[in-house]
Amino acid sequence: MPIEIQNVQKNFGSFTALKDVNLIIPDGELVALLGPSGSGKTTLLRIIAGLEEASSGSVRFVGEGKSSSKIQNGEVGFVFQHYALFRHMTIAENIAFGLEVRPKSTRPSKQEIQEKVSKLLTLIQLEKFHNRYPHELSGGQRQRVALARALAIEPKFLLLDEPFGALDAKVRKELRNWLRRLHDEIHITSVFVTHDQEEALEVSDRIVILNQGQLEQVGSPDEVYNKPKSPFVFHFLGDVNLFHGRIEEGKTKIGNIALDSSEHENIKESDAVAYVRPYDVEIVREKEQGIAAEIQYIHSTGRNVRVELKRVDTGTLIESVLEQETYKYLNLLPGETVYLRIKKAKVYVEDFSI
Ligand SMILES: Nc1ncnc2c1ncn2[C@@H]1O[C@H](COP(=O)(O)OP(=O)(O)OP(=O)(O)O)[C@@H](O)[C@H]1O
Repeated sequence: MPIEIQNVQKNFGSFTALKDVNLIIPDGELVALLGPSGSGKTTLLRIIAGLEEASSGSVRFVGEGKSSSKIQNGEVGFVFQHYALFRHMTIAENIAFGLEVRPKSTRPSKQEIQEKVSKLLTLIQLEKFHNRYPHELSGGQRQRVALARALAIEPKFLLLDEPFGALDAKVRKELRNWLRRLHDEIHITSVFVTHDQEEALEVSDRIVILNQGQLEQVGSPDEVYNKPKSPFVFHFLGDVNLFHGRIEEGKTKIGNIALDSSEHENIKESDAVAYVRPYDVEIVREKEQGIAAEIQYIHSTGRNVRVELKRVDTGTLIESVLEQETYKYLNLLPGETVYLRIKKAKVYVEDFSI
């Protein structure tokens, strides 16, 4: 079932935490709410869940004519960052809990519950641990149990608030791959909050980027990463270098180089900023068609080499990321002057609208 969010606004006293949010969460998709701290992610999730009331606007679960305030208990499964499992219950008992506490009329039989729990244990790959207690599991395993417990009631929606936030980087990575595969299997409409760009890009079908209570961009990971609608999105999704220049009839001139900017061909003249990812800054030794820069530091990070440079003309610091092979071929040394070329850029006119 899709979720339709219309003109949602949320005020806390005189503070506006969400402003005019319009969004459709398509049926069966895994959608990430991504944004910096305080951007309104959790508030939006809580409003979708019906745990918080919007100051104005509506959330509709399309198809059944329901608004979120009327959503039935049991239609939504929650997983939070610290989802305390019941300590005195085994893993299997924890997963069964939501079914066991149902009124007799809707409660499945003992055998049905057992079968369901065993299916979920297989899904979270913890079959062998059904008799363990939560303290006998790792953090990542516990979060998988929390997810199974949320799924046991067969919710129509799954809402996750920083589900892997408390885990270390390696376990986080494993769990997010696992969540992606799980979602491919069960296709339940899911919304998860994260402030981790990589997590959102790797896991979700669609990313909703929030900034100061407003939607900045909504799109597939590929769209938001490769076609960021605003400088904010560009910045937020990864390291970036800024090159100030001027657009003149379809070209952006930066120092002595010119970039093709056909998207701005109707602009006769304007100040502009080119946003360039570090791996799109190429280092060459030939002077022609390059921006002169002095190498400041070189850090090898294993697979890649990160080179920090200082433009000779403006003194601006620039970061370039090279493959080890290119680095070896160029034989770079700190203090040397080299030349920069831009492989790919996104050019914004100076008033920051596109
Ligand atoms: N109950 C509340 N009373 C007053 N202000 C609140 C309340 N809840 C949230 N806010 C404010 O609303 C804004 C959005 O908060 P929210 O928790 O939605 O942000 P977030 O994007 O989830 O941030 P984080 O990543 O830090 O959890 C923040 O500035 C926060 O201080």
